[in-house]
Amino acid sequence: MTEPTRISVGGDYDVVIGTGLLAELPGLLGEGVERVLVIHPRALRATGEAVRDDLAAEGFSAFVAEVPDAEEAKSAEVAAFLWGVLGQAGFTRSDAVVAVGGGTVTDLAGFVAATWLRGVKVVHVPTTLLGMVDAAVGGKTGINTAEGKNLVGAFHPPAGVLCDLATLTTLPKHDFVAGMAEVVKCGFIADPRILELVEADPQAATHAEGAPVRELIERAVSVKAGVVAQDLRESSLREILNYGHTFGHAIEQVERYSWRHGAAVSVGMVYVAELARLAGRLDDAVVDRHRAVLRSLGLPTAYRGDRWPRLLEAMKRDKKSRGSMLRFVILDDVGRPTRLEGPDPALLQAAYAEVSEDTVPRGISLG
Ligand SMILES: NC(=O)c1ccc[n+]([C@@H]2O[C@H](COP(=O)([O-])OP(=O)(O)OC[C@H]3O[C@@H](n4cnc5c(N)ncnc54)[C@H](O)[C@@H]3O)[C@@H](O)[C@H]2O)c1
Ligand SMILES: O=C(O)C(=O)C[C@@H](O)[C@H](O)[C@H](O)COP(=O)(O)O
Ligand SMILES: [Zn+2]
Repeated sequence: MTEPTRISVGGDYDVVIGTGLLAELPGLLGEGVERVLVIHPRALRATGEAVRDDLAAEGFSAFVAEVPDAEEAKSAEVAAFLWGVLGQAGFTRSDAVVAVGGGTVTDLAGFVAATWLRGVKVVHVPTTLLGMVDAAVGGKTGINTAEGKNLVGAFHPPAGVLCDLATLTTLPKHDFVAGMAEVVKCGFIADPRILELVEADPQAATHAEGAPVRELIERAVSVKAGVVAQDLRESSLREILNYGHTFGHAIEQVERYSWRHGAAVSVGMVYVAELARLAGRLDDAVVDRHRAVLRSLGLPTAYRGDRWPRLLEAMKRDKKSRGSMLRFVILDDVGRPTRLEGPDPALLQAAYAEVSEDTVPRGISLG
């Protein structure tokens, strides 16, 4: 077994990457915690209950709560159910929440921890690639509403993040690959070595045992940790982590969350690369590189061509918008993110034409 890697997030907490890390959980919860609620998705019932049992054996008063799989978990109803569980069990400000699952569970559990008694401790144990490299790190928490994605939330950093790579072996391949979209995002906005590693052997980057996977995870976490340590509340720099998300979130909403987040962000990155090209800001070669890298991993790079009015409506609710002005994170080059503010509506639609296809969506299916 190799030594775990520890990546500090601004000196506030560590993201630990390795195997067999659960023994670290009690230490992260710290002194004074009496009650712990372990929140897990339906698909990880055995894992969630095992974590609960381990904590009980360590002397904690440990509870477990199961939530729906995937995006269905990120609702006000599920959050209210969890507030009820915490209330019934008498959770106080010195108690804690542990999230065991993908990004949907860490977003939901983080939000519940942020809002219970105005904030209790949360530790994340991400079990998807996307959760490890992105959702569990940085303290953005949230749920969806009928009007859109992540519209309600809070910034609430965790006390620690344990990325046990062994959990990835049971993750369906399409979910693993969806997580790679966020890794590639980090490559385009900040760390070109990520792109080179994928380009050298794309197949090896599509499964948990692949040779470059651990380095890819560590590099992506380092990019995210470096950004959020400087700008937790997204006053400016943090927006770069939203590369590809304006269009990606719109696809997710229009498709009623039947697309995985990473698949939608993949198309969203191609959309915004085309937008930057049409605005005269990005070279053809970098746009082509987006398509080549994402396709080599099996990620979608196009979307159906008959959804423009609904996509545009959804994009207007993006958190980067200011008043009626849409704002996009774009690239001037690889590793040089900047903003495009209030682009001409004709340009927005022209970029849509560049990612449109006639047939049905090619998102990674839910399986
Ligand atoms: N807060 C942030 O900074 C941030 C960053 C990126 C994404 N996100 C959010 O994360 C969510 C996407 O996360 P995701 O891609 O992890 O999806 P997910 O949480 O829906 O997990 C994907 C599926 O895999 C299952 N699963 C999880 N771990 C498993 C394992 N080890 N073995 C087998 N099955 C497993 C889940 O139950 C689910 O059905 C989106 O809601 C997105 O908005 C948040
Ligand atoms: O951490 C961030 O900041 C990000 O933007 C990371 C994104 O990958 C993530 O999907 C995030 O949840 C998007 O946030 P939102 O503010 O656009 O809802
Ligand atoms: Zn994302």
